Amino acid sequence: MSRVRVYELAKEAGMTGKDLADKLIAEGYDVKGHSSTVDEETAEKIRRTMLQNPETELVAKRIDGSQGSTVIRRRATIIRRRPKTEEQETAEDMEAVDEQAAAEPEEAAGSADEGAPATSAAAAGDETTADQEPVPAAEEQASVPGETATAADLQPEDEGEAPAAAAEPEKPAAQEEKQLADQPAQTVVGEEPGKVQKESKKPKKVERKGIARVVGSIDLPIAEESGEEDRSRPKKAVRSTASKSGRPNLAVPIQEETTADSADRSRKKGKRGDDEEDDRDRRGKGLRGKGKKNLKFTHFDAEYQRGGKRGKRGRKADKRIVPSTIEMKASKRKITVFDTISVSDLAARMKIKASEVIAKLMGLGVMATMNQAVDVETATLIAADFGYEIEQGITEEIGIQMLDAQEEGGETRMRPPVVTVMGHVDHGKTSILDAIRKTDVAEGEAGGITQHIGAYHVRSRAGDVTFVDTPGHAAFTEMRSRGAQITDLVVLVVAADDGVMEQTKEAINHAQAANVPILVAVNKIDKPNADPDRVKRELSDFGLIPEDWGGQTIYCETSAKNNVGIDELLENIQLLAEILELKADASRKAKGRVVEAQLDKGRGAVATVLVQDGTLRNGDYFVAGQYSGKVRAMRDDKGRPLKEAGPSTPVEVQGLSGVPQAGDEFIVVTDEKMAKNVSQARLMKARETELASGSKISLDKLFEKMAEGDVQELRVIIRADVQGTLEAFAKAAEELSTDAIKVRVLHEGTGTITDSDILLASASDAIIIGFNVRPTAKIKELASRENVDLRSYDVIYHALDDIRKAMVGMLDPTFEEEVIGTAEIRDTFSVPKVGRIAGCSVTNGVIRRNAGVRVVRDGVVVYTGKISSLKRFKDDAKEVVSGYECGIGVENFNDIKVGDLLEAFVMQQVEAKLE
Ligand SMILES: Nc1nc2c(ncn2[C@@H]2O[C@H](COP(=O)(O)OP(=O)(O)OP(=O)(O)O)[C@@H](O)[C@H]2O)c(=O)[nH]1
Repeated sequence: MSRVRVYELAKEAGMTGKDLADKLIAEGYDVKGHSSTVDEETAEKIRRTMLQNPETELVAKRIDGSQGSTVIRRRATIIRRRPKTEEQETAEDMEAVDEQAAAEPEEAAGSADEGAPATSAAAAGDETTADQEPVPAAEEQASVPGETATAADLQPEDEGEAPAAAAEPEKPAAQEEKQLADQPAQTVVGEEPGKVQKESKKPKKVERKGIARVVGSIDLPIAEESGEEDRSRPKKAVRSTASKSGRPNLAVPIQEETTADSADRSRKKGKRGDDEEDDRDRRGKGLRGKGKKNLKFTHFDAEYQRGGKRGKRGRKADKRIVPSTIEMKASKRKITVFDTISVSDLAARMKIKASEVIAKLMGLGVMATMNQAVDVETATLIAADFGYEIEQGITEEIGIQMLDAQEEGGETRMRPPVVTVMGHVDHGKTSILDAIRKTDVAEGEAGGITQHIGAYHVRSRAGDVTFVDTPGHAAFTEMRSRGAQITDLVVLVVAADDGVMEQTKEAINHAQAANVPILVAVNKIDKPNADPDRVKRELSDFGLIPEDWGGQTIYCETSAKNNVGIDELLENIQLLAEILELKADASRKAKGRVVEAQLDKGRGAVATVLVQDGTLRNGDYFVAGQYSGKVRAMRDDKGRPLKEAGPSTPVEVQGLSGVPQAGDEFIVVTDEKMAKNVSQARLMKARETELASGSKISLDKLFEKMAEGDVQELRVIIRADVQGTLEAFAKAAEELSTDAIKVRVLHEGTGTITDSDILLASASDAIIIGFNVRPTAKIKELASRENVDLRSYDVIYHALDDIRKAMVGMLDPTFEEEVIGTAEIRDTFSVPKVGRIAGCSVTNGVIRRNAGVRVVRDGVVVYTGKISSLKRFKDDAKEVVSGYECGIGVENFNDIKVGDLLEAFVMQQVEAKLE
């Protein structure tokens, strides 16, 4: 193999030999100076990795603290620009098709009249040439619904074209692309073969290696799809350029959304590998089935099928979203990656040693270990060097979005507005809502007793309105923080006698931040000191200029007390709704948002769902956040059973597998299997995310982290029942400091552990130690969400001992306390000879007769002992579960009080951990 001198390479890139040599030495290449030589392969790598785009950035993100896995990501913007080879490949593979579609007419126009605006829509819509760097807005371009079909939008039907392309290996890309571009004759107007070739050859100046195209071998039996397939293929490898094709590239946003989705999945490679062919076939069928209404797609090993009966756009969406994967690079082997793949897995799939992958990564300037995960883009670059191609796998999330996209395109009709009422305390929000409810023409109908389900529907004379019954901006913002925007407009209630107050301003800020239009209700106009004009003046300062003052904000003067102005308010809500053109398609599968959800004793998990689009029906299978289910029963806000619920209807749904969070997306899916798979994938992802954020400090991980050099300081937040304990512990703990690690008390306080303690610990990577204080269930949940190590001790000595052991890597408790249940004392009784008995309701978990018990008063442990008796009515009970009442006696302790909590615990043996 011939060798290349460093200065020759440097010259190619227009830099000095010395500079390059220095860089190479810094990167660990085996060179000594500018006259050193490297072999061709290394030279090529240097060209690709260091000369083409030296500023390539790498972002490392830890995703699995327990294993120290790291996902190496390339910043999306960089990866798009990064290797010119991608561009060339793009041109070679498929991009030129678009370019041709775009550039041809442009060129034709240009030749006739230099500088004249391109008249072709195709040219105007996609005129990026292969030489241009793809602009970040490429995806936006892609989403522009182009009426003009670009070459990529059209599916070539002519099967004779692909073999023809194969027969001419000497000008493969240009020819092939030309063939593809030839198909949609209406797009490539005035096409001149010579020009096409010239145009598409442009980017081929730089020699490619690694991900070079292999031509000359085409799978003839499937050639009918080759045009489409070929064009869609680079979508996975070169996402931004695929976007330029004018087709929405689903893989882009989805892949990003499902980032942490697949550490586990990528390990299930065997199965996926086997499924790969099937997947391809199925997707291929989806493509072929242009006129068919069924689409099959597979994720994990499940297969979903829907009989689609959508409108025109729906079918177009089918065509558009199904990725096609027929091999054109016959010699390349494919590896499906869902989101990330570990270095060792990647190596195994390519049947090479992990060290080879690691070496390649080093060549890219990435230091990685076997267990680290690389993302699809990085894997693509590495795999290409070994003759493999990475294919973006269809995740559950992609599947559900495909389904959603399929459902789009039906006929939309006006739907009732969804309104949130906001305003300062006591300005009359509740009174206005009550007054509106009274106007409900359906109010008098049989069987309705108002239920609080978080939202309700009013059928007023002016029209239907849905009110989200969670007044206040907190709920509104909480929803929004989960990406839920369910409110179409805000009614801002301002008392005419009080004017703009603190919460009024907050409400305005929240509504404006959410881009939700505001309608002002100036309330309490009946009051003698009412001054509506003052309200208008004050609100004008916030941009809410009344219509009669030349602005655009609708103001209504109301008196909720006297029922004045309520009808006008409702009419104006309808008016604003009309302006907003709120529309939905009742014929599609339902989707909406969870407004609130809880665990009901008798009915299990129930959720109030606001149907935003489509119609929800009894028996529908759905996914709600991380949970799935089947609509077993639905009730409206008046408690009446419903069989179906259309757009803007709030309904209480039974039949969920768990309690979702307010703001979670609710979407009907094809069947039970799909619902369960999506839920399972989301739960898994949530767990991964949890693990990913598990890099926070904990006593268990202290030694490991010290060894890694990650910690030099153990920060502690202490909470104790008495001040004395705090002082004693803080002093003793700080004395534990060694040269390797310093123990520092960050914050201390008496009383129970608060949520601000957790947030402080989370933000400053500290652990929390509590003495004789018990965190509430809510605090524990917050701690686990924030991954804060929260430990409770009775005596200082035990806590110090644990810290000391943790510091030397010997923390391996053989017993760990596990809280099994909590009961709240509702009443107390004195039983002769037995003592005081607590009449309790078990609020959590289970209380067992032989368990230990802690009496907790206002978050502070007042006694720790054993349960002496446990009774259900008069009978002894072995255990009593959550939701039931019981009598509990605490051994040697009679000072129980109503409101105290009894926390039952058992000691669990914990496996000793080998450090
Ligand atoms: N005079 C007069 N009083 C009203 C009017 N509307 C409400 N009020 C009174 O104002 C007080 C507060 O009304 P609410 O409807 O509870 O006010 P709110 O904004 O819902 O209050 P919070 O829920 O506490 O935020 C009550 O005593 C109402 O009777 C009105 O139009 N005129």
